[in-house]
Amino acid sequence: MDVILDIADLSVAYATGSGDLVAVKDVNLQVRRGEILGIAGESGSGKTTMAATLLRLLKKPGRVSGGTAQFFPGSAPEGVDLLAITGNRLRRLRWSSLSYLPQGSMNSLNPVARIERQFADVILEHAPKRKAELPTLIPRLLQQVGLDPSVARSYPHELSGGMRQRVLMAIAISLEPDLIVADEPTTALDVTVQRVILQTLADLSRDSGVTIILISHDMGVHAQLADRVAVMLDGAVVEVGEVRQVFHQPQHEYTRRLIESIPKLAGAAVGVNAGHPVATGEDDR
Ligand SMILES: Nc1ncnc2c1ncn2[C@@H]1O[C@H](COP(=O)(O)OP(=O)(O)OP(=O)(O)O)[C@@H](O)[C@H]1O
Repeated sequence: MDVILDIADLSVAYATGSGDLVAVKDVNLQVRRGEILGIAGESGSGKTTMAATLLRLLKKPGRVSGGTAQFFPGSAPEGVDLLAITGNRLRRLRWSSLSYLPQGSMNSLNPVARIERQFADVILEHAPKRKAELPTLIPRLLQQVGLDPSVARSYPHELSGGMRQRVLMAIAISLEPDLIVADEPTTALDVTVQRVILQTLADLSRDSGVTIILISHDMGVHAQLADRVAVMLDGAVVEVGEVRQVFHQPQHEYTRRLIESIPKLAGAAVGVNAGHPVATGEDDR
């Protein structure tokens, strides 16, 4: 099995007035190269804390209280511990090996900069040699996520939520990362737009082979997109498995409850199938 990220005994705590709150507890999780791994769990289960920790975006009073996250990108096949690297090594990994897809809310983009500027900022900071390529690279990236190249000249407020989410996807893939951590990438969008965005994410993963850690409280999102899913409860991973197996034979009572909470569309059964719409009941993979 080709593992791109090996999370071992990871614990993260927040210091509070009444002692430490352990938000991630002894997590052991292996992410396979090329897969979409869903991380499920209700609000407060520790999903965002784990994502922020892996991306090295964890803020005080949070701190890693134990564990490692060994990352094996193409540029460093011998592996690096994401939790231990600092400075230039960390900067070099950001975007070009490990990238982040946030929610498409207004504050994920700079409101006073045109979209092309936002691409240029990321690309030039991490791959300055690619400056000459920008005029062709930006339109190509926009087209890859289903946007017209003219979007490059827009400001974020001129775009719909779905278009902003596509822009964020294009920025996330701009330096051909090995791994993208997507934290609730469709939460702010209405259901129809969500589906189209998830399909675009599935297409990107299939076409480029990028590995995706997909964080969502919504089991319907995992049913549509994930290859495997890990379920978090109170900071611990209580179940992990192939998405179909988890949906059809959940091992944990909590997983069963999460599955039951998915709204059924027009009475149809939820179709569990990476890259295929929810509620089709079809299985054509
Ligand atoms: N800055 C903080 N200070 C103290 N406790 C925090 C802080 N941030 C998060 N927590 C706590 O850590 C636990 C995990 O929160 P986290 O946000 O990681 O969960 P989540 O599953 O991502 O939920 P959500 O989807 O609501 O963000 C919760 O108990 C939360 O209250």
